[in-house]
Amino acid sequence: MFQVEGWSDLKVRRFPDGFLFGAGTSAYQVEGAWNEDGKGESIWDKYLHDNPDIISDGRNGDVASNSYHQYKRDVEMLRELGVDYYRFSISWSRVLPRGFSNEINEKGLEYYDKLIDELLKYNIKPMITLYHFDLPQTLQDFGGWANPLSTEWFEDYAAVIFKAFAHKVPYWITVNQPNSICVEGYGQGLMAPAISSSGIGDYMCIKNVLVAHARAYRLYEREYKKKFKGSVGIALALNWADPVNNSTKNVEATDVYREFMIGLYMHPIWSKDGGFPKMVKERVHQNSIKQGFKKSRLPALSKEEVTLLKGSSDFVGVNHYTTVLVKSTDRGMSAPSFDDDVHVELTYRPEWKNATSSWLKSVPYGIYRVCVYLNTKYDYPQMFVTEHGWSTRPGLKDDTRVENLRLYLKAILFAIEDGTDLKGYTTWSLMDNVEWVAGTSERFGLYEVDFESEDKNRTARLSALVYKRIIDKRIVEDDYKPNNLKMSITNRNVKTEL
Ligand SMILES: CCCCCCCCCCCCC/C=C/[C@@H](O)[C@@H](N)CO[C@@H]1O[C@H](CO)[C@H](O)[C@H](O)[C@H]1O
Repeated sequence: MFQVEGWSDLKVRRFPDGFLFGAGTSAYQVEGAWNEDGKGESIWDKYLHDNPDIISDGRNGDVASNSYHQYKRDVEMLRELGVDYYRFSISWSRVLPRGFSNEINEKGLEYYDKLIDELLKYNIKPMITLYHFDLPQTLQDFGGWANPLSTEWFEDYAAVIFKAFAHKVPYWITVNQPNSICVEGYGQGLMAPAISSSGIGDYMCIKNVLVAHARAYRLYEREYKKKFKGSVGIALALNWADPVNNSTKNVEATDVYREFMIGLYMHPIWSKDGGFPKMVKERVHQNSIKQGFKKSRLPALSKEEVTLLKGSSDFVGVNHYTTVLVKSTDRGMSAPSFDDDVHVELTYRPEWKNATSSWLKSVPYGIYRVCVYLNTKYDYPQMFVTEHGWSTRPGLKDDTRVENLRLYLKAILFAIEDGTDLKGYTTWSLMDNVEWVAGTSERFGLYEVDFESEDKNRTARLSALVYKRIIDKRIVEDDYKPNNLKMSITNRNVKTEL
């Protein structure tokens, strides 16, 4: 059993046979070529073009890590690491420049086809995310994810992608982090499209994104599952939250926080009864009525939608980075708002080590706790860690990333030992990239990208060599230190089944 304090023991745990290792990126963050070969504008193109001053270091995704032109080097890096799969996303507006499926950009499809073939040539399985934050701007002009028609637009887009690639791709993620898309994008105005409508726009978006996910899942299930046997899931931001202490007030506040951060997305898909969690529905409903709304600001799921959503995932994609502590509060908050509905305060332990990103603290037990929570509450769902990572400043000797990686992988081994059905681990990120409004000021890469160079050259960091060693030996060694930072390709025989 994994203990929060003094949890380390001397047993050497091994990743089970068939456990997969991967690395991840997303289209806007690495591709660049924002308007090349017929690509249409996305909400991130527009947002950062219109607001250059909000980017910490001024670097947007116009060129990013140049993966549109450097994809062969990206695959070479994956071969160097020896990973089993590569998680990347498709830019909707690269394939459907105006968002709708009546007009397909063949050059866009060709790019992804070449990338997939390059991966398959080296026995690296593609894990494709259909949507990672970059909606076509043309669809945003019609309200984006706040428009219920978005569920249909997404299904049409998914149909184009499945038709093109279902025969080559074993793992699919419909949508990345509905809470970032909706709470940060349509509520807090922190992510594109930067709409500030907390407590209203965010809830409209959440309903539509979840239904869109389920429509794409059902489409695959109907038309491709039998033939190609791929797995389709959704990636959720599943950070951990503990009460700041064990007072009843704080424990209850933590339950509320978990239901809004985890249950809101898990319950419709993985619970027995389906739909949004009762506690969330009741709180938003009561607050809405008090505030003079005629009905809840959280739009109801119809009976058909509840059924469509229930069971609509083969695995849950766990994007896990950090842990927060929750305090109950009576503080007044601006209302209506998502924060007011949740109504808690968050804090950290001062001793938790900080990454370059201010929100990112190293709390390895959190990933264990979130796995156990999902197991207990949702009956041992199949999982992939679809994102986990650490940010630093530029530099190849990234000891803090190495330490964080080792500690979290050890915690994952405990979670597996305690029954978690975890199929794989995806490190975020394969390479440095555009960290949204933080630009390139927060580096998440196992490979450093030289953003000053014309081609955006990549160089392995220490963490890349350590990850390679872990994948090779299938254990986490504390004392492994490579003699130098030279990287080379080792031919691994990947024996896993699709
Ligand atoms: C005095 C104490 C004050 C305490 C204040 C506490 C505030 C706590 C706020 C917690 C916020 C946690 C935010 C977590 C965000 C991540 O889940 C999210 N960024 C993950 O998204 C993925 O991030 C990757 C790297 O950041 C990458 O950008 C990827 O595309 C995203 O999917």
